[in-house]
Formats: sequence, structure tokens, C-alpha cells
Amino acid sequence: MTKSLYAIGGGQMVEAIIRASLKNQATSPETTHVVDISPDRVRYLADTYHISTSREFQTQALKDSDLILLGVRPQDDWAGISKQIGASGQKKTIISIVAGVTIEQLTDAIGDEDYPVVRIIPNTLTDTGFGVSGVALNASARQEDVDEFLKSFGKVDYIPEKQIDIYTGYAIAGPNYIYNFYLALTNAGVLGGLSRKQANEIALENLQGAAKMLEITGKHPYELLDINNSAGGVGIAAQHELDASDFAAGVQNAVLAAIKRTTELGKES
Ligand SMILES: NC(=O)C1=CN([C@@H]2O[C@H](COP(=O)(O)OP(=O)(O)OC[C@H]3O[C@@H](n4cnc5c(N)ncnc54)[C@H](O)[C@@H]3O)[C@@H](O)[C@H]2O)C=CC1
Ligand SMILES: O=C(O)[C@@H]1CCC=N1
Repeated sequence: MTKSLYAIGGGQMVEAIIRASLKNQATSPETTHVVDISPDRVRYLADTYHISTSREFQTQALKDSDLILLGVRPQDDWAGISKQIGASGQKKTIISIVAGVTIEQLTDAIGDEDYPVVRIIPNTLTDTGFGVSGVALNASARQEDVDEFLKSFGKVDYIPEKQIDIYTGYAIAGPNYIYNFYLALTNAGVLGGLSRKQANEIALENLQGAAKMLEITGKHPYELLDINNSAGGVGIAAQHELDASDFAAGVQNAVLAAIKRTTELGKES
């Protein structure tokens, strides 16, 4: 069933969520309202998605909504906004996408420890049908109230809140690691003498094909490498260089840095 939505902070991520949820008819333009302090943003969102927007908190729009989407950054005034929501006297489920900010921090700011809060770290592949969002609920929130809306912008994994920061650094920042790998690989193709276009097409084909091989065979990557690396051949020569480099540790350190930064953001805000 279509939900009416009151979103606060109409930036990149909220726009991606709104675009997908409108497309999948989990929300409708007539019952979506976005508040953003930026005049350019509210104009752009209203013109593009034909939704209602405002630069200030709108108690009536909040009252008319089924769900509240909190989409500002951890550095923004999420605490002040939460306080306003608490003061409105309305008890609509809040879905917070604010990285690092805990359910307890939110209910403290709202001033009601029993306020229904869903903390989600949304995937950034909302337009593709791929990507998993990690979701944690407090005892007052009900999965059935949010499930359809959340699934309109990706797959959903309900997890304990203590896993959310790991999820953020590993799963949600996940496409970034792939983009970096793609960039490194395509540059190698160009370095070897292929055109940029050829290098891009081949890498994209291989990325998708390799992902499919992992999925359909269920084999461990070591087994697939064993098939591809002939004795004394080409693949094993490349493997030797990769094994001697800090490739694996570099990727792992990047993920650990992202997890650490998520935790820091929650503490700083
Ligand atoms: N961009 C991404 O890939 C992901 C972002 N997130 C989370 O989503 C949230 C938003 O991130 P982005 O969309 O990238 O940031 P953004 O900077 O594009 O969006 C934030 C928006 O909030 C508005 N804003 C700031 N203070 C406000 C206030 N007091 N009232 C109303 N609007 C206000 C800003 O004008 C801006 O349009 C962050 O908390 C981030 O951790 C989570 C997962 C992925
Ligand atoms: O970089 C960020 O802060 C957001 C949260 C996780 C991915 N993107």
C-alpha cells in the first residue's frame, strides 16, 4: 500500500530513495513532502518529482504522513529536528538514514524512549535493483509498517543495531571499492594499448561475468582462479604480482577505515 512520506533533508540519498519509491509506487507524488533548508534543493525536487516541498518544518504535513524519513547528515542538526518531531505530539515511525547516529541518540533527542525508530543504512544502488540495505528497529517500531517502503529501494537485511556500522563501511560504501577496482583495471587496459572505450567495455563485461560465476557456481574464488590459471601460464604470472602487492591489505584497510569513520561520526554528532 502506498505510504505518505515526510522527509527532512532532501539531499542525494533522499532523492535516490524518493525516485525509487515513486517509481515502484510505494509512495506517490501527492503524498510526499520534503523539507530542506536549501532553496535550490526544494525547487529542484518539486520541479523534478512533482512533490510538495518546504524550507521549514511543516507540522500539518508531518501529521498527514505515515512515515518520517530523516535524511540530513550526521554533522547537521538532526538532534534539533528530532526534538521538533517529539514536540509535535505525533508518533509516526521515523526512518533515519543518518550514518553513525544510534537509535538511543535519536530517542533521547526526541524525548521519548518509546518513540518508534527504524535505523537504516540505505544502499546506494537504488536505481539498479541490486544492493542490500541494513535495517535495525527498536521495540516500538513494527517491521510490517516499513517493509514495503524499504523494499522499494533495494533488498533489505534486518540486523542487530550493533552491526549497522560494519554494514555501512562494508556494504554501503561497497560500490566505491568496486568503482576503484574498475578504474585501476581499465587504466591497466589503456596502459597496455587498448582504447578507453574497449578497456571500459571489457572490464564491465568481466565484472558482471565474474559476479555471475561466483553466484551460479557457488565455488570459492580459489577454485575459480585454479581453473583460470594454467600451469606456467599467463594468469599465474599476474597472480604472483598481486600476491606480492598490498592489494588485499589495501582493500581490507579501506573497509576498516570506513567502519571506524562511521563510528566516529556518531560520536562527533
Ligand atoms: N550519499 C550516500 O551514498 C549515503 C548517505 N547516507 C546518509 O544519508 C544522509 C544524507 O547524505 P547525503 O544525501 O549524501 O547528503 P547531502 O548533503 O546530499 O544531503 C543533506 C541535505 O540535508 C539538508 N539539510 C541540512 N540541514 C538541514 C535541516 N536542518 N533541515 C532540513 N534540511 C537540512 C541539506 O541542505 C542537504 O540537501 C547522511 O546522514 C549520510 O550518512 C547513507 C548511506 C549512503
Ligand atoms: O560516505 C558517506 O558518508 C555515506 C555513508 C556510507 C556511504 N556513503
